Amino acid sequence: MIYPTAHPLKPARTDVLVTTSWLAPIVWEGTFDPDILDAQFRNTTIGLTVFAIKKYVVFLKLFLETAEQFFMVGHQVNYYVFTNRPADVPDVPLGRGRRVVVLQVRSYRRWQDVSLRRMEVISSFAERRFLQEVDYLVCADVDMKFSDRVGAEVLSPLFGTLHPGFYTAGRQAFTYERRSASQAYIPPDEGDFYYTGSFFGGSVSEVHRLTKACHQAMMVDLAHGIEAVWQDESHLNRYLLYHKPAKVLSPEYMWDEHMLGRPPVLRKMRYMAVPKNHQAIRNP
Ligand SMILES: CC(=O)N[C@H]1[C@@H](OP(=O)(O)OP(=O)(O)OC[C@H]2O[C@@H](n3ccc(=O)[nH]c3=O)[C@H](O)[C@@H]2O)O[C@H](CO)[C@H](O)[C@@H]1O
Ligand SMILES: [Mn+2]
Repeated sequence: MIYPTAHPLKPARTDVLVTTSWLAPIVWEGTFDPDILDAQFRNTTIGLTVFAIKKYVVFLKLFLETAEQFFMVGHQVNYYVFTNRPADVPDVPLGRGRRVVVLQVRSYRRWQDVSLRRMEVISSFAERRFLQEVDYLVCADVDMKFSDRVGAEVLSPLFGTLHPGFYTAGRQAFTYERRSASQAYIPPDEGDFYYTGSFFGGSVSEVHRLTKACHQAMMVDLAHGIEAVWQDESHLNRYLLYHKPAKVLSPEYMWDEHMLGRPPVLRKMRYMAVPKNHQAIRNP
């Protein structure tokens, strides 16, 4: 393979932080060579979990079509679509080595419960089948589209993604759970980043540990009559504070153009929010 050599005195990017204080890479365009990474992760199978409960089935078509164009192209991919409406899962033409697995699950009345119960479902399916079927899991929101490469550069034992609304903010502005009665509590003087609940992943065993721990913490909260301010996202943030991720994805991997425009620091927009009417889509 032929590629330009890196120079120790020439940083790939000087306008953004490219490593965390625990020396995990922060993945930005310009900091990696896609060809080297694709070769390194050859023969890897990736599971992409996505929930489409109730009206959210309408997002599946664009999600899957754009994933076919941009998500782990050249690798083996299993899409795990969790839904209570299997008949509404669209037929999307798939490339070689890629398949859709439809898994029927129950729905919940409140959107908060739909969102937070994802942790329980992922942890239980991780044990039951993902461990046997894939090497890595990527857990994603469905109200999104892929619009540029999301590839092997994200793969690591455990990764989280910087929430696009908070990557310029300081710790005190992060919307962590601040009530000490909750298992998601983060004290005011702690915290690295604010991670989005919409995109995280890692090896199957690490994602299993994460989702199981978050689900158990949410059940303790439930027994105490408390729900974390941002549900599963709050618990994910607490987990990643005390289990530092091996890679951190830049907001290129979770962007909202309608809310945040196109700042120059963002050379690529890879995975983007599809605008939605919250009231209309979340309620029956
Ligand atoms: C900008 C903002 O406020 N973002 C928060 C909001 O994200 P979002 O507004 O992105 O949440 P969302 O409505 O996308 O729900 C999360 C995911 O749950 C699934 N789903 C949800 C409802 C439903 O009826 N059917 C269904 O399938 C679906 O995969 C969806 O993508 O809420 C999340 C869950 O707490 C996080 O806290 C986010 O930070
Ligand atoms: Mn979403």
